[in-house]
Amino acid sequence: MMAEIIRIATRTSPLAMWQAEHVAHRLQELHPGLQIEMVGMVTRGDKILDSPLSKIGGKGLFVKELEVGMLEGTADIAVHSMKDVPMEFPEGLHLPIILEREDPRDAFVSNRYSTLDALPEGAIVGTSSLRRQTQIRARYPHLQIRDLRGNVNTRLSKLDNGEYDAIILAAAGLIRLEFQPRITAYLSTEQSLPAIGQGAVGIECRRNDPRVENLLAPLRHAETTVRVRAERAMNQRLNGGCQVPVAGFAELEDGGLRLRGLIGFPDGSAVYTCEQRGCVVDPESLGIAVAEDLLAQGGDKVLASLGIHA
Ligand SMILES: NCc1[nH]cc(CCC(=O)O)c1CC(=O)O
Repeated sequence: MMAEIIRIATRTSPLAMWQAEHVAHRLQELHPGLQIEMVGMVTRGDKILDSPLSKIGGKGLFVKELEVGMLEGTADIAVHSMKDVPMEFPEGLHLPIILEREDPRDAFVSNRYSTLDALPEGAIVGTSSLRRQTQIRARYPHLQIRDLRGNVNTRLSKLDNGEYDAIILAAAGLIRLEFQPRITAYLSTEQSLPAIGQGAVGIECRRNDPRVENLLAPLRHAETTVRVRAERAMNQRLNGGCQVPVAGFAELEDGGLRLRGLIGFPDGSAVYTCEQRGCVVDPESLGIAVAEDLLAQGGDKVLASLGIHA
């Protein structure tokens, strides 16, 4: 009998490779006889490095090529950072598995200053995310935001070259790549509400492929799944993608679910926040309720200013 095989499509950035290899190791532990193959792919998001993410546009910048691979049968599954996964999947694909979340917070990295609060007037902070930019501008109007692209390693080199006084990245990516010692300070979720899905990894595969889904099933983390579902429902109602300054973070609390959401103008002139509690059996309703509240407060004007219809 031929050994069973599973092929994992992955981007070739160090973080994507780490995540794909993490899934490979977990699968190998669960299924010792399984043969696992990595299929490296380059996405449009990896190629376009010279313009801000928020200006490139197009949903699923980092996932499209992997999806084509699965549909054409050159790969069976794709491992994604949930933060980068669009709401809609192509016909024939879905994302049934979300793994346990890593630290969801943003991290402050600087070679000269200890925290965001310690940065002097005019200091340059690097980030490529409208979400981080919006929250920093609102709270620290004396700082300058400058765009920062590239994979985690590139971003750290740009800081070390002296192009920035500090940079903000997801703690999860730094921790996974063993750069935890470079984290100068963790931003609290009050200081910087994380991105939808930040710190969580998901696995996309073909629908109607029970062989593969059975292999993956033990990797599913129930708590992370319910939290990310609430966050993504909120984001979907807000038409959020990486072009929209939206943050959302759900936690389990006393057996229920608490979701905090945020939307604001990228210049920091107004930021709207909302916190609500709901039931773990229906995370989508909670997400939609928070989104509706944010829209009513003024989030609709944020979207309109970006040319997006709520
Ligand atoms: N947009 C790129 C991206 N996608 C996922 C992560 C970090 C890992 C995660 O959130 O799971 C990063 C880098 C960053 O924001 O610093």
